[in-house]
Amino acid sequence: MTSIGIIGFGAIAQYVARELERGGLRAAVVLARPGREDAARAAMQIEAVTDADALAERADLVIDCAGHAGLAAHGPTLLGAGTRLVTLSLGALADEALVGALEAAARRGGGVLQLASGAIGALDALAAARVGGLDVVRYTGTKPPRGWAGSPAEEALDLGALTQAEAHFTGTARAAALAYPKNANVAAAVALTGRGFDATEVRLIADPAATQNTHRIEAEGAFGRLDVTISGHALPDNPRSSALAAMSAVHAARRETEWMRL
Ligand SMILES: NC(=O)C1=CN([C@@H]2O[C@H](COP(=O)(O)OP(=O)(O)OC[C@H]3O[C@@H](n4cnc5c(N)ncnc54)[C@H](O)[C@@H]3O)[C@@H](O)[C@H]2O)C=CC1
Ligand SMILES: O=C([O-])CC(=O)C(=O)O
Repeated sequence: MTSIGIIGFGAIAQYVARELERGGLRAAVVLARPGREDAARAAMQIEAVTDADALAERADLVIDCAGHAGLAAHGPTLLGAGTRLVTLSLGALADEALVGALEAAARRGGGVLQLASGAIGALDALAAARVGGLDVVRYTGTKPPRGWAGSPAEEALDLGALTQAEAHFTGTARAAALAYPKNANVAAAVALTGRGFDATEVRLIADPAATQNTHRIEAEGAFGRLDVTISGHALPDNPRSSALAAMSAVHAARRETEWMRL
């Protein structure tokens, strides 16, 4: 039986723990930052540890729900210990030094980094289209103003006073991923699947009329044209994060335990 660990105990982590249990799997241990063990234990109702070595001893499948800082801090140790690590922190992979450290650890220890699809879909089609060659890949992320709280959008716009949709970022997926660690993981997923971090065009928009988080991928290439939009409900506990992102982490973890995989 697979032993499952979770990094973080925020909105996504708590959803993941609940849904795993509903599906007959159970997370056994949560990794929290030092000093946060009691809060983690109370939130998740499971054993809490504060370092990746202790997590690797107790879990062979770990789901990272702690954002870029969590993957950077614990990913190399876990992969070096042979752990299968599912992550939602795809934007962290815009940092080439971190990618190098993760790859070296995985090759040394036999761990595998599984990228969850997160709040977007259609990545299978984009990956296939890459084979024939992609000329343009564009990602547009739109959220209500409260979905951009705590991000650089607060410096670019007066989020509380918006009367119409406004872009607060236009640039490459690499710049978006590095500047918006809590909000541009989808941009990173699109980049990693399609034309890479530096050739993927990104626009991030705050829309006071929006009630959902909308993610749109437009791509053109030898295959033809793709235009996919997902309008996702936010998680009740965090307006920045879409429910589909949490669902994708559960799906990725369940997939790891199944004999037939889609
Ligand atoms: N791939 C995707 O489509 C998406 C990815 N995300 C990523 O997931 C992350 C988590 O989202 P939420 O649960 O909604 O956020 P949240 O703010 O509710 O929870 C974050 C949790 O991570 C913990 N944490 C932070 N640094 C840590 C570290 N070094 N070690 C251990 N724990 C640490 C915090 O204490 C907290 O429990 C986001 O920051 C974002 O990077 C979020 C939405 C979509
Ligand atoms: O959950 C979402 O809607 C997307 C998100 O925050 C991200 O891309 O990091």
